[in-house]
Formats: sequence, structure tokens, C-alpha cells
Amino acid sequence: MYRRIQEALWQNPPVCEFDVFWESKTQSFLDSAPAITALCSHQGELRGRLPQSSDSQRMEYLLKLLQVSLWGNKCDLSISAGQENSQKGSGPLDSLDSLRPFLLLDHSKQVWSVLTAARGSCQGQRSPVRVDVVLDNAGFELVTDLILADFLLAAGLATEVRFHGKSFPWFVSDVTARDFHWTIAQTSAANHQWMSACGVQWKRYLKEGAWSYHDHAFWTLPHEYSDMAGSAPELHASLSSSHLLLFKGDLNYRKLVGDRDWPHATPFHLALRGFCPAPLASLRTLKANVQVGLGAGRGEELTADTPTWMTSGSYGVIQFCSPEREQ
Ligand SMILES: O=P(O)(O)OC[C@@]1(O)O[C@H](CO)[C@@H](O)[C@@H]1O
Repeated sequence: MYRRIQEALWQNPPVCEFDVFWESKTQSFLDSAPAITALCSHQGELRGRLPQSSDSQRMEYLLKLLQVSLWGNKCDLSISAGQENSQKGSGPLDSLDSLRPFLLLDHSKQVWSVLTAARGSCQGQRSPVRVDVVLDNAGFELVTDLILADFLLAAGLATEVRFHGKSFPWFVSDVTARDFHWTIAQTSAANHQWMSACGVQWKRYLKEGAWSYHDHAFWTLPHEYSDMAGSAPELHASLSSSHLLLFKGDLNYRKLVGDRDWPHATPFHLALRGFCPAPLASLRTLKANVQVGLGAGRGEELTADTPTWMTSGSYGVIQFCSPEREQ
């Protein structure tokens, strides 16, 4: 459907840049201003604390920002049929405790381990570490992803972050190159000390090549990700050189596990059916009828308690798989 909309608009070259969802995406960013300001202020303070912080403190910071990025996925305009769906309130970090019971799987310590192992240390020289983020929604969620990526570089957990977005407007609020650059420009131009400092830093990362934005036709084709090696071998090969792949959101999860009706206790690596070009983690709030990797009986328990647990967007997972270690 999204391809058809775009094809109709692209028949006339002068409007080929036209994004039918632009207004709702930018509005969602603007409506989330207090929450974005709170996150950027937290990031500014964190940057100040990082030089004196121990590894265990850095791990705690990372675990929090992974959760912020996960819960940022509640804000998508597709599930709300394009209606306003911004982050209300100013304390996305303050709400982490109350959201804890809804986090069904939390493999974030494995994300920490994989990054610290990749970082290594050879006579004080740290190895280059690349993280790829397969983005989902623009607006508040994108800001949570940028904050996380900023932290990875500032904390020395990564030296490069590649962001992957869509090549045309997709599932209403999915990030395109225009959304990505607009968000950074908007942040840097903000009339708020920390928000502007974040945006300026993000522009610097882009200029220096520590951050880069990529799009590939594969992300807007119907293929599940187990088809990637055959359908988009160059993308698969590129992702294989990464140290960590972060897949944001529900639709990416559905494509990771092939959108099948798996029993909930199916191990994640089995549901991926051979797709694991590098250690990967899915940060996803549940909006569609699929979830694997739960303990025996847990899915049934949730269904009995809350029949809508898989579709309400209230529950989330941070689910990890490594090519070496099966979950
Ligand atoms: O990938 P996201 O942004 O988390 O969610 C997108 C999404 O909510 O849109 C569809 C409904 O239109 C869902 O099936 C789907 O998963």
C-alpha cells in the first residue's frame, strides 16, 4: 500500500520528494518536546559524569537508555492510524520503573557484554566497534535512538554507528533520510541548552563519519530477514561486519521471525531461521500476534490474564541472539 501511494505521487517528478505523512511526523516530534528536552538534559549531565564513571556505572546507563529506546517504540503513527501518538509528559527516564513489569525479556546485559568484548583492549588501544541500528519510527522514538547512539560513542562502547532507514515514506511514521536529517537539524536549532548541544554533537558525528545514514530497497520489500542473504547479499555482507545490530520496533521483529504463529517458547535463534549475520538485539513493543523466546507456559499465562498482551503495545522485549551462542 505504501509503495502504491508513493508510486502515485512519484508519477509527477516535481513532487517526487513529497511525503504524505510529513506533517504528522513533524507534529509528533514537536508534541514530544518536553520529553525530548528531558532526555537531552539527561544526556548532557551523563556526558559530564562519564569520564569518572566505572564500567558498572556505564553498564547501568546503557541498560536505562536501551529501555528508553525500547519504550520509545510505543510512539508509532501506524498503530494509531496516523492519529497523534507522541510521548506525553517530560520524564521518559522516570517512567522506567513503572514499565518494568511489562518488560517480558531483558537481554540488555548481553548487549553490554558483546560491546565490551568487541571493544577489547590491546596495549591501551581500543578496537573499532561498529553498531548498526535498523530504525523504526520518526518523532520521539528516533530521538531515543539518537540518544542511545550518542551514548555508545561517548562511553567508548562504539566508534561508529550506522543508521538504516526507509527509502520512501513507509508505515506512516518510519524514518526516511529527510526525517533523520530534519530531526538532527531541529534538535541543534532548539532554544534549549542541552537539546541544542545534542543536535550540534550529532551533526559533528555525521560530518566526521562516526555516524552515517543508509537506506536499501530491502527494508521496504516484503521479504522476511531470513531471505536477506539471497535477496540482498551486499546488505547481508555489510551487516556481517558489524559488532551489534539493533532492530527497532514491531515490524522488524515480525520480519525477523517470519511473522509465523510460533509457540511462545520457541527459542529466538530457531525463529530467526539462519538470520544472524552479527550479534543482534530486537527492541520491540508488542503490537502483532507473534512472540518467541518466553519461558514454558508464560505466553499462556499472559493470554489468560491479558488477552491483548501481544497487540496492545503495552509489553516490550529486549531480545538478543548471537551467531555463536544460542539463546
Ligand atoms: O514497527 P512498528 O512501528 O513498531 O509497528 C508497526 C505496526 O504497528 O504497524 C502495523 C499496523 O499497521 C502493525 O502490525 C505493525 O507491527
